[in-house]
Amino acid sequence: MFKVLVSDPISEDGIRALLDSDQVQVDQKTDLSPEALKETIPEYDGLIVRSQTKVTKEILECATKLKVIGRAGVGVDTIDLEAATEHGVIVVNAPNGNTISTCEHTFAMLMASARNIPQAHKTLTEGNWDRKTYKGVELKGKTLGIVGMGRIGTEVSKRAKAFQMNVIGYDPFLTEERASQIGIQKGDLDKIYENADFITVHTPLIKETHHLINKSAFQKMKKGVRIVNCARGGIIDETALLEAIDEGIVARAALDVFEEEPPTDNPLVGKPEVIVTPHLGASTSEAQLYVAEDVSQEILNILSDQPFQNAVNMPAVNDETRKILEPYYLLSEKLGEMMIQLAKQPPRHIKISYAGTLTDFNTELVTRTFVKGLLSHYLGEKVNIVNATHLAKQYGLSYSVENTTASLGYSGLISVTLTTDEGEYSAAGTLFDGLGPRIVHVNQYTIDIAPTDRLLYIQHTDVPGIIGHVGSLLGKHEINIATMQVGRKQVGGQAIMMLTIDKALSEEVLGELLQVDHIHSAKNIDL
Ligand SMILES: NC(=O)c1ccc[n+]([C@@H]2O[C@H](COP(=O)([O-])OP(=O)(O)OC[C@H]3O[C@@H](n4cnc5c(N)ncnc54)[C@H](O)[C@@H]3O)[C@@H](O)[C@H]2O)c1
Ligand SMILES: O=C(O)[C@H](O)COP(=O)(O)O
Repeated sequence: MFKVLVSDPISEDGIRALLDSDQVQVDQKTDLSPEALKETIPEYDGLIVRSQTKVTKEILECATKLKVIGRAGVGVDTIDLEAATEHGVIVVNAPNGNTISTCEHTFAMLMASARNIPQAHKTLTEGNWDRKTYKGVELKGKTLGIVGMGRIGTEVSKRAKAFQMNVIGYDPFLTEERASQIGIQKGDLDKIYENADFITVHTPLIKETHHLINKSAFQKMKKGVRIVNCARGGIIDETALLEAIDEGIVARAALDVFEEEPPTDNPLVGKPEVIVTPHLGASTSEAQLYVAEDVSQEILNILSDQPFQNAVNMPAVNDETRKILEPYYLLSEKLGEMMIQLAKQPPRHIKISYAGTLTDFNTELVTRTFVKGLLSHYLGEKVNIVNATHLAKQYGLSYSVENTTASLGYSGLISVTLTTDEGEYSAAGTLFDGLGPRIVHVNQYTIDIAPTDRLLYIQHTDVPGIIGHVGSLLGKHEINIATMQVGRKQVGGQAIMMLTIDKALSEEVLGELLQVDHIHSAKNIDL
């Protein structure tokens, strides 16, 4: 039975699939302090959060069983992604469920700031009938600058068009073609600052967007601009915003999010030109239902080893690709396990080449499973496909990946070279239709062997009688040979023998093998 902790308020209907699952026990504890969360987290396989719970490095260090964090929403800036990756925890979010709600909230804020609705409401409820102070502006014919044309920014642009606004969008991924499809102008930040009567930001909060809207940006804006932030506190520099309001550059600001939440002693809150809501963008019944449903399904999938879509620290692979690549995951993991056992020195660099049909796909997960196989032989269960390449770097092991045309006649081929201080080790594997994975090269020798649980790898000189010696010695010790393959580069030269066997050779039997003339090394390989 898996245990999932829900640590922020979330739609009960949305998590129905988890509550009804007989594989999962769900605990809802939405008032845990960071200390209490640290104490309780070791029990849990899954954690569901919104933006209140800060999933810090310290919490992840205590989360010894945790496999997945589900963010019921978009922003994962409240989760230490690097620490989650390091600890092998998959982080999934629900990127689509709250798009419309947040877009509608943005539009509500835009309109409220155009018509001074909160300020006018307040005055009237205080007993004053003031029609002069709260004269507003129309949206029609005005220019809206949208910084960040992703899901929410795009939805906002559609609504702005319906209000007959001119829209200038800026996003590093916005092409002319897409801009014209949506019916907006593609611009840059300066064009927005110069022309916009309203500006709304819809980027994530990342290093590049921290204080993106700063003092120098405000200096370039039109006097009387109205600015909306329903994305993340910190995209707009709050100190610079305050100054820009005092200087008369910004006429109104509408903020749903703050650099510190909840905002304590924030001079923007309570300022007459500023309207505020307490991070309500995604707070609708619909959005909360959708994000909770999406994230619950992802968690169920992950806990039951099924495909999932919205991991933020794993590459996305669609179902069709996954079906094609899945057999290669097993092959690459076995290749990794085999190669670390063949290498006599710690590897410094891994070079992985993909050829044939594999070059048509995103093979990052195949690479990760190779690295996982390689590391897990010594690091055990702490390695998984989330943290494998991260851990490799920590151990000073670099890797490079390339696609090549050298498929050697196989439909899909994975070739790997490990560089160590004393030399290189190489191997290649493929899938044979109906026969499954096969290792087809080891250290430049051509062979054909299934990567089963137990292999014996022998290096010898190619002379008559070796196979008979090995066969009778293993027979004498009641070690059954399932298959045997030999590979040589030239007659009478160096050769290898690979056997699939039913039980590993003891040290004594390995010692006896090494007494056989022309056998230079013999090694059990445990896959
Ligand atoms: N207030 C709320 O309750 C609420 C709800 C949902 C989402 N959000 C926030 O809204 C933001 C947008 O969400 P989304 O679902 O549209 O995300 P998204 O990923 O679909 O879009 C973000 C866009 O920002 C763009 N971008 C990144 N850096 C940029 C830069 N320097 N300049 C311009 N564009 C840049 C990206 O290319 C991307 O297209 C996120 O910060 C999210 O956390 C807030
Ligand atoms: O990034 C998001 O999805 C929003 O900021 C919503 O956050 P919330 O789930 O805490 O409302």
